[in-house]
Amino acid sequence: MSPKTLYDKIWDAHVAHEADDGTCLLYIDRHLVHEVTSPQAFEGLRMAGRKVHAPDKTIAVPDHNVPTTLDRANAATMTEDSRIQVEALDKNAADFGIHYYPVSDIRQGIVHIVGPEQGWTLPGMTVVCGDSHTATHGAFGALAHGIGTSEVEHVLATQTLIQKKSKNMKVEITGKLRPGVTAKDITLSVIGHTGTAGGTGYVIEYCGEAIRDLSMEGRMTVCNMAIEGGARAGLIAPDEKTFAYVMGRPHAPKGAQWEAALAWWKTLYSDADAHWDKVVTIKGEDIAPVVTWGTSPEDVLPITGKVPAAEDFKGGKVEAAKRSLEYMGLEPGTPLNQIKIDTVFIGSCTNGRIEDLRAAAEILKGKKIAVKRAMVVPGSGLVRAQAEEEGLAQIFIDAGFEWRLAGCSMCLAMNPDQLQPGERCAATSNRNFEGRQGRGGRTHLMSPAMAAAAAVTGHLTDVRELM
Ligand SMILES: CC(C)[C@H](C(=O)O)[C@@H](O)C(=O)O
Ligand code: SF4
Repeated sequence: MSPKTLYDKIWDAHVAHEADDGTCLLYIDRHLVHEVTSPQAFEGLRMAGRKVHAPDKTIAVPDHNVPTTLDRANAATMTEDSRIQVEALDKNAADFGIHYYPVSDIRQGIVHIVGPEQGWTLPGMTVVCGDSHTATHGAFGALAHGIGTSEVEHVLATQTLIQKKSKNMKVEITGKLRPGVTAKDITLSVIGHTGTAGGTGYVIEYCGEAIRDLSMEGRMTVCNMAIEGGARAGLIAPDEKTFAYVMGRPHAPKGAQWEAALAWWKTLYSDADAHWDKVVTIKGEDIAPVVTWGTSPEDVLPITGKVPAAEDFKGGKVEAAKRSLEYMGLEPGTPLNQIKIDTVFIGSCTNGRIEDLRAAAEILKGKKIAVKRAMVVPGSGLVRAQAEEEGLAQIFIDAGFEWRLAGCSMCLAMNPDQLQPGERCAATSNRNFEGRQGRGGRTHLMSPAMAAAAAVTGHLTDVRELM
């Protein structure tokens, strides 16, 4: 048998039909659904008089539009558009009999945090969602990617997806990370290195000692941003850490089924002599705590750096950098750690898990914020409950942070949590596009520890100075 990558193995195990031109029909194991990209898909089913093909494999949760304030049970806190979308999901979940975590359920949260938490996401699966950050689930050694609304309808109706195979790309992070360097610094640094188009046409497998050393939370952070590097999906081979995380979760297999699943999961790795179409290798020790300065996730620099000048770039990037600097209100040559911050946002499907809150609380312990506003938005109700139990919530509150309910929140301006024009934010999310967090808002992406450091100093800060 010819050697295969992990991606090849999962792909081959899910192809139901292959056409002459290589177009395949893939079987889908898990379909995650949120309120933004599903209303038309359900409407399509309704009009055609069809059912959801596999309601037991379809899991829905509202996350993008939901307010995160404690009074959110009061529908008046939602805009009309948001309310319509969330109510539509309530109704669609009930009408079509799919698994559902409504706003009132403690398990509600960001779809990419809820899936793994509830044991829906398992190694070797195909996982799709009408959402680009579905790549997050690749941390389990699942083939997971975003799909469009018409594809959401196709998967609801048939539990299959029409796909062409991507190429194989390996991103290896060798050796150990230095103190203060986290999964977020890895994933941002990779995009800084390859650019936002570096992964176009590929599925990335992240590997190497630094990746193995990461917790499951950290691995999810890395895979989450595969899409920002242009890749179709990102994944990491499952290992003992993966199996330990999955074991005992509500929807993980049990007993004999667990044993059978485990036997298969242990075959899910890239063969030593598998073929890679592209390989990127980065030394773990070369990665620093980083921040973004511009309006693309590839605009990444170590915190010890300076704001670049447009002339530092080549080709089309010169104009893009000029525009970015203008939008961001930054002067070339300014040391990054002198950039003043108005707001700090800790949360999102990139960094809204318990380990992220622990890392931020570690820096904040006994300190006060020096920014206008700061909020922590746990990725799920269960993350929130655990953080309260561990005393993290109190650390955030004592420091001056708002302690919110779960949702996408200020990651994107689809709910009341938004930046004002010109407001500058240290954010743990994954996109820094113009207007992403609110019209005219300015976003600097970084790790939770770095965001906490910015919160206590009032400017972008090298977290290593506070450690
Ligand atoms: C709203 C949704 C379709 C979108 C996505 O696909 O990623 C959002 O989650 C985002 O992060 O921009
Ligand atoms: S937290 Fe942000 S990136 Fe993640 S799904 Fe929500 S809006 Fe998209």
